[in-house]
Parts: sequence; C-alpha cells; structure tokens
Amino acid sequence: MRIFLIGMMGSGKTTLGRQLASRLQYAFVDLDAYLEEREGRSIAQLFEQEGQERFRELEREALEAVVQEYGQAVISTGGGAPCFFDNIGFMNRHGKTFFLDVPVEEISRRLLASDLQVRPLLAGKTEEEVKAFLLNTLSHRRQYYERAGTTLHGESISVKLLQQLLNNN
Ligand SMILES: Nc1ncnc2c1ncn2[C@@H]1O[C@H](COP(=O)(O)OP(=O)(O)OP(=O)(O)O)[C@@H](O)[C@H]1O
Ligand SMILES: O=C(O)C1=C[C@@H](O)[C@@H](O)[C@H](O)C1
Ligand SMILES: [Mg+2]
Repeated sequence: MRIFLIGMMGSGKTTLGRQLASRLQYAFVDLDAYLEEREGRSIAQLFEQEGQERFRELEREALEAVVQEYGQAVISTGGGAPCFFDNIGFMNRHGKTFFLDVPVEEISRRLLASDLQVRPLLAGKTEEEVKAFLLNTLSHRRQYYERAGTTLHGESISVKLLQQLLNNN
C-alpha cells in the first residue's frame, strides 16, 4: 500500500511521514528530497534556475517515478504538489491520501522558527508577509487538499492518530 501525506509547508508531512513509515516498517519517501536527488539540485536551486512552472513539471515526473518504484511506502509530498496537473487524482488512484490540516497560526509559528531560505516561496519575507502568504495560499489550495481520502485537523497531529485512521480506512 502507498500512503501519501499532503498539506501546507510546515504541516508536518516529513516529520510524521518518517515516524509512520518506521512504525509500519514501510519505506519512507520525501518527494522534495527524491526530486532533489533525481535532479542533483536543491529545491531552492530548482526554483531559481528553472522557475516555478518547470519545477511543477519536474515534481510531477518525480511523483510518477516514486509510484513506479515503490508499491509499499509512506510518501510525504511537497506542499504544492497536490495542486498541479491533477496530482491529487493521481495519488488517490495509487494509494491512500491524508491531508494534515494544521491551523495557519501554528504553521507560521513553526516556519518562522525554521530556516525560511530552504523554502523558496517564503525566502526573504517578513513575519507579516509569511502569514499573509500562508493564508492566501491555503485559501486557494484547500479545494485540492480536501480531495484527500482522509483529513486530520489539529495543532498537533500525532502519528498514533494517523495510524488509527489508517486502520479504519
Ligand atoms: N507535530 C508537530 N509539533 C510541533 N512541531 C512540528 C510538528 N511536526 C513538525 N513540526 C516542526 O515543524 C517544522 C516543519 O515540519 P515538516 O518539515 O515535517 O513539514 P512539511 O509539511 O514536511 O513541510 P514542507 O512542505 O516545507 O516540506 C519542522 O521544524 C518540524 O520540526
Ligand atoms: O508549498 C509549496 O509550494 C512548496 C513546498 C515545499 O515542500 C517544496 O516543494 C517547495 O518549497 C514548494
Ligand atoms: Mg517536507
């Protein structure tokens, strides 16, 4: 089985995905890291050198490659991945999808405490700009995220809850 975690930057896809994979003894794939390895460049470099439009094509190709390569895995996707090329439909067809719906206030707290430079969409922004960007982006992306098979709400989503819901679905 493939399990896809989707949601905004900072919602905890990578953190929770790694924990869930370890509990299930599944492979863990972080789509951002997979894409970086495949292209031999960082996410920041790909944005800078290729532009966002091309980045989204490379991201889609990486998603298809992951599905080819792994029949059983927990896959944490990039924050924007579900919102381009019907990638959410593709993920729903190839596995179970979980949307980590963490409030924007909590996400901004986490991101502002982390290194903004590795997230090109936030690099160089002030605190107010980061918050405004997240609110704006989520209001557009929610329609895609909500097509996930299961949505988890909350400030602190535990791997235990994720595993319970997985067993019930
Ligand atoms: N449940 C949690 N409680 C508190 N902090 C958390 C939690 N999950 C993740 N974090 C912190 O929030 C930050 C972002 O988490 P993470 O990298 O897992 O998010 P992400 O969804 O993978 O983001 P991106 O889309 O940018 O890759 C990290 O600094 C992480 O330590
Ligand atoms: O929300 C987004 O659009 C992004 C999230 C990250 O995971 C990376 O895929 C990249 O920084 C873009
Ligand atoms: Mg991540």
